[in-house]
Formats: sequence, structure tokens, C-alpha cells
Amino acid sequence: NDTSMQHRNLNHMTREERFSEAMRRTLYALKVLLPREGWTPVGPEMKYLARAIKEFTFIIHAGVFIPCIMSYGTNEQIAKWFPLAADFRIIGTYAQTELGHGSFLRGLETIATYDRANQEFIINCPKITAMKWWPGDMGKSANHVLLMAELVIDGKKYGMHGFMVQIRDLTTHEPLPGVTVGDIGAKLSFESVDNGFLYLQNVRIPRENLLSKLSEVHPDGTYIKKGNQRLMYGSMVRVRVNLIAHEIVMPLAKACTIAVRYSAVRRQGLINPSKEEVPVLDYVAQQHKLLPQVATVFMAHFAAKQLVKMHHDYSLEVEKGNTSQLPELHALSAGMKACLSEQGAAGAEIVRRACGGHGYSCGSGLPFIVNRMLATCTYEGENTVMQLQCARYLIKCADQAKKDKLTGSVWYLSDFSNMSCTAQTFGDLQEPSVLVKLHERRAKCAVQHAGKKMQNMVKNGTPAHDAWNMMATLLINAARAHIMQYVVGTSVTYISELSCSASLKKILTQLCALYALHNINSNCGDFVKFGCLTSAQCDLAQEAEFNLLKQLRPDAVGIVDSFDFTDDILQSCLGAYDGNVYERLFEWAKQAPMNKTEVHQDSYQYLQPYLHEGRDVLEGRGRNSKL
Ligand SMILES: CCCCC/C=C\C/C=C\C/C=C\C/C=C\C/C=C/C(=O)SCCNC(=O)CCNC(=O)[C@H](O)C(C)(C)COP(=O)(O)OP(=O)(O)OC[C@H]1O[C@@H](n2cnc3c(N)ncnc32)[C@H](O)[C@@H]1OP(=O)(O)O
Ligand SMILES: Cc1cc2nc3c(=O)[nH]c(=O)nc-3n(C[C@H](O)[C@H](O)[C@H](O)COP(=O)(O)OP(=O)(O)OC[C@H]3O[C@@H](n4cnc5c(N)ncnc54)[C@H](O)[C@@H]3O)c2cc1C
Repeated sequence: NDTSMQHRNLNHMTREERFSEAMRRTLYALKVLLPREGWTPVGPEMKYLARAIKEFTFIIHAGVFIPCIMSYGTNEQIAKWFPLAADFRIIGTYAQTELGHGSFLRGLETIATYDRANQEFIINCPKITAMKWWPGDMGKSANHVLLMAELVIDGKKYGMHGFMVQIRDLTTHEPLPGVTVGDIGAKLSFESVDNGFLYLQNVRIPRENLLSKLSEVHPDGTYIKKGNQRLMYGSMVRVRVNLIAHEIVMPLAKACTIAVRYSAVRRQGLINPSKEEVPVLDYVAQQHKLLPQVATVFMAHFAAKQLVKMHHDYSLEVEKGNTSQLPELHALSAGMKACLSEQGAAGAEIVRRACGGHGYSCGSGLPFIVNRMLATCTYEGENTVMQLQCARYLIKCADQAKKDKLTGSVWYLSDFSNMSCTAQTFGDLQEPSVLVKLHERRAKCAVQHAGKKMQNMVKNGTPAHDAWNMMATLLINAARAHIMQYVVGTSVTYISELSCSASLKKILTQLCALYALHNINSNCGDFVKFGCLTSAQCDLAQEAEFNLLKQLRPDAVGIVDSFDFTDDILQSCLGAYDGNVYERLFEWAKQAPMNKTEVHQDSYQYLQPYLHEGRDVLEGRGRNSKL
């Protein structure tokens, strides 16, 4: 209810207005509303803040830069930079991606050369492709960057390391000498975020600015490794884990709220010719578009909670020096981020499209969500690259499963029990245990299929790297199958262990079954090819899904209402709680800058001569048209 937090109509603002308004609102929320003592930008408050603010700034500062200081800094470095960053007295970003490289980190070209005489690092972008490009908050906001660069000592390369580099003056905010920095221009979304470019030429930083938890450089240039170097990639794992809730589950929940509420209000056409026009939500085709996406919100939420817990447990182990869980966590977080962002972004577009013309209006609030979710498929690890990382781990585990009993998320790869499906009715296929088994079997077969194909190619003389490249599509499918079985399995377990009312548990169980069956029906080729289901059972699976749509239809609006988004955060004429869609759309359109005058003078000057000629002809004064 704080008017300082109310969102003005973002669609009727320029990009620069949105950039400064987001910064105002974010700082107001962080510096005024949140309790000063005790909160941190990576604490639980962020969940509520990210929920309460439609466009906020300092996502990378809060969601990446600060966690990196904690992950890569020594205690002294954390003590120095964390308080400044947590209190926004320095603003930072995570500068890794370059104009020429984003996925292949070993190809990054920015160099940090150690200058023993001055005990400094000299930072250079040797050519244009080495320029840092994309980091959020970097163009105009950040005055520091956590720069990921190749460490070089006496001509020898030591790989990517993290360096704290100040890029702007803390008094004037002007770029420092050797620093060329700015905004990369208009993008598909994130209008309020100043993703930037950064060209560094002979910028000197103290030796102490190498974040040295995992490695350090002594004054004489001696390089010391201090831990598992794979932890250097740890910040990306953490962000992949965190972004699922913030950037996939929450936006999809908003989109579903808008689309389901609108579909309950919008009457269009007849089902029974003798009855009145129906709400489009009564069309099974509409339910088939919307309700599986509603189910995805819940299942992705449950699976993300499990992944966050796994990451938390892993972090405690790392503190004790045990990094054994890292390979599985990397594979799972990479796969989950890729597959759920793919599903979420596709799902947001499906529900947007289900709202017809008004879904194409920015007044619906849906284009904002769809465009922003598209970015989740690219940042923090491009999806294809992430799915292949996940597949790399699965293939290794499948080989290991031939001799060892596996545990963790890949345990099913060493499950050689009879997994054939005996379902005879569509009710059998709504059973959670049956759905879990089906997904495990499909995933196991998909992984083994991809592995077998590559082994056969190598046996026939194909180099392993070529076999990998040629089977990439099968490997990506295996990664997707693995994540689907993880999401279904963790959701079934989560719901079964949830202490809640029987009626709520019934709805959640139905949503889980709907998610699983929608996935089966969308990938039935795999389920038949791998012998998980017969063709007849595939028919039952479709029947089972349609039956669940019918069961869930009466509760559809109540379910999305439970996401509890305010009208202010939805910013949607279609999804407002009162359902007054048409009055809201009309009011919204009238506020458009285009309508601030009845005649748009700038364009009228071009039209005027022709209009006056038309007037004269119609009033009998003008000469006949040449046409
Ligand atoms: C004020 C309000 C704020 C509220 C908001 C708060 C929080 C919000 C939450 C989050 C932020 C939300 C949105 C953020 C928006 C935008 C942020 C975007 C940021 C970025 O995009 S940062 C840049 C991201 N870039 C990448 O992810 C690069 C991807 N590429 C790579 O990771 C690597 O290049 C590669 C693909 C993994 C290949 O690396 P390479 O060294 O060549 O390795 P390989 O040879 O493939 O494998 C070697 C070996 O290493 C293992 N490995 C690889 N990666 C990892 C890892 N990350 N962790 C652990 N292990 C890893 C790999 O498995 C191999 O192991 P083997 O045993 O098989 O040898
Ligand atoms: C909104 C947004 C915010 C961002 N924020 C940040 C940030 O704060 N900090 C930061 O450092 N970066 C940031 N990035 C950059 C982001 O991390 C990179 O865009 C991402 O890692 C992909 O790298 P790339 O753009 O170089 O694409 P590339 O890696 O060049 O990929 C291009 C295409 O090639 C394919 N490809 C690449 N490698 C392989 C492979 N091995 N096998 C098969 N196919 C492959 C990809 O699938 C993709 O289709 C952001 C990007 C966006 C869009």
C-alpha cells in the first residue's frame, strides 16, 4: 500500500524512465522498507522483494556479485567488500561474458597480467572480442565489477580467475582511466536493466584484488592453488539454482494467473448451440493450453525447493572441504535451469497466445513476462550448452552403473528391476507411483540409447569427440528425460510428505499427475520407442490427461488466486482481481502517450494535404482524382 512502491504504467514510459524508476523503487525498497540490521541481499527478504517489484535494478549486484564475493573472497576480502556491497555503497556486477565468448569460458580473452615490480595486475582487453558484453547493471549503475579474466604470470596462463575492479569514480561516477563503459542498447526485455559493455585498457589493480579463496598470487609472483578449481564455476551453479524460483516459477505463475482469470471472464462462442456464449475456459482446448502450465508452476516450484536444499547441503559440505557432490549438483542445476526455462518460456507464450488479441496487448502484462522469460534460456548458461553438460554427467554415470549401485538423482540408471507398465485403465495412469516409474524408465532408456549410439560409432572408428557432436540431439533428449523424471519424482515425494488438508493434497496430486501425463503425451514417441508404454496405453494416457482437465476446471481460478499476486504486481488489464477486463483495457489505452492529444500533430502534417483534397472532392469543390 506504500505509494512509493506502486508501479506507474511501465508500457507508457521510455526505457530511460523505466531504468531510473526501477532504481528509485529498488533502493527505496531495500534502503527504506527492509529492516536495516540483519538482512542481506541474498537473504529470504529477496524472495519477497523480487515478488513485490515488477522491475528492479541491481539483480546482478544482489543475485550474483555479492554471492561471488562470499564464494571467492578470503575472509579479509569478504570483510572489506561485503558490507559495502550489501549496503549499496559499492554497486557491482559479474563481468564474465565477452563480445566474442559466452559459453566457452576457456576461450575468454580478457587478460590479467601480474606486475611483480608493483605488485599489481594489469587488466587488458587485447582486442574487441575481449570486451566484456552483457553483464547486468554494468552500463550505467555499477562502479565495480567482479571481472573474470585469464591470469598470466611470467607469460604462463593459469585460467579464469575473479578480480575486483573499480570502473567508476565513487564521487563523480565517471569512468576511471582506461575504462570504456556503457549500455549495450535496446534488448528483447529487461528494459530497466543497463546491461553493459566494458573495454579495459591497461587498468591496474592491487594484487589484493584477486579474489583468493581458491588460489592466490604471492608478492613474488608465486601462484598457489588452494582448493578444487571447479569451485571457480560455483557462482554459476548458485545462480542457476536460485533463478529457477525467481525467474521461471514466479513469472510463469503470474502469466497463468492472468490467462486463467481472463479465460474465466472472456465469453466467446458456443459449445451447445442452444445455450449462451461460454467462458473460453470451458473449451477443453483452452484447458489443455492453460492447466498443464499451472501444473508446471507447482512442480517446478517443488523441484526447485529440493535443488535449493541440495545446494545448501552441498555448501555446508564445501565449507568442510568436501566437494564430492559438485559434479551431480552441477549436472542437475545445469539441466534444471535449461529444461525448466525451456518449459517455462514456452508455457508463458502458450498462455499468452491463449488470450487472443488482448494477449498481444502490453496492457495484458503478458508480453512483458514472455519476453523476460525468453532470456532465461540464454543467460546463466545457454540451454543447449547446459543440457550437454548434464548429458556428459549422465553418460559417465550410465557407464558406472554397469558395475556400481548408483545413488542420488541418477540412482535409476542402476535399477535393473522390471519396469514394464501394467496399466489397464486411465485411472491406473493417474497413479503417482506409476507416473514416476514411467519417467524413470524413459530417462534410463534415453541415456542408454544415446550412450550406445556413441559407443557403436567409436567402435566403428569415429573419434569420440565427433561421435559426441553427432549424437548431441540424443544427448539433449536424455538430459531433458533425466530432468523430467527428477521433477516428477521430487514432486510426488514432496506432495506425499506435505502436511496439508486432504482437499489440498488431492488438488496438488491431480496437478502433479497432469504435469506428468502432459509430459508423457507430449513425448509419447520416446515412451513407445523405449517400450515404456504400448500404443493402447498411450491412448489411456491421453484419456487420463483429459479427465484431469475436467476435474481441475472448477478449481482453476481458485488455484491461480492462491499465487496471491496483487493487481499492482501483475500490471494486467486481463488478470486484475475484479475481472473488469474491458473497462481496464479502455482506461489503459486512453493513458497511452499517443492519446495525450486528439490529433497527433507530428503525423497530421504529412496527412493534411491529402485529407484536404479528399474534403474538397467530397464537398464538390475538388478536381477528380487521377485514379
Ligand atoms: C534487488 C532485487 C534482487 C532480487 C534478485 C535476487 C536473486 C535472483 C536470482 C538470480 C539472478 C536472476 C537473474 C539473473 C539475470 C541474469 C544473470 C546472468 C548472468 C550470466 O549470464 S553470468 C555468465 C553465465 N555464463 C555461463 O554460464 C557460461 C557457461 N559455460 C560454462 O560454464 C563452461 O564454459 C562449460 C560449458 C561448463 C565448459 O567449461 P569447460 O571448462 O570447458 O569444462 P568442460 O571441459 O565442459 O568440463 C570440465 C569439467 O568441469 C565440470 N564443470 C563444468 N562446469 C562446472 C560447474 N559450473 N561446476 C562444477 N563443475 C563444472 C564438467 O562437468 C567437467 O567435469 P568432468 O568430471 O566431466 O571432467
Ligand atoms: C538478459 C541477459 C543477461 C545477461 N547477464 C549477464 C551477466 O550479468 N554477466 C555475464 O557475464 N553474462 C551475462 N549474460 C551473457 C550470457 O551469459 C551469455 O549470453 C550466455 O552465456 C550465452 O553465451 P553467448 O551469448 O556467447 O552465446 P554462444 O555461446 O555464442 O551460443 C550461441 C549459440 O551457439 C550454440 N552453442 C554454443 N556452444 C555450443 C556447444 N558447445 N554445443 C552446441 N551448441 C553450442 C548455443 O547453443 C547458441 O545457440 C547475459 C545475457 C542475457 C541475454
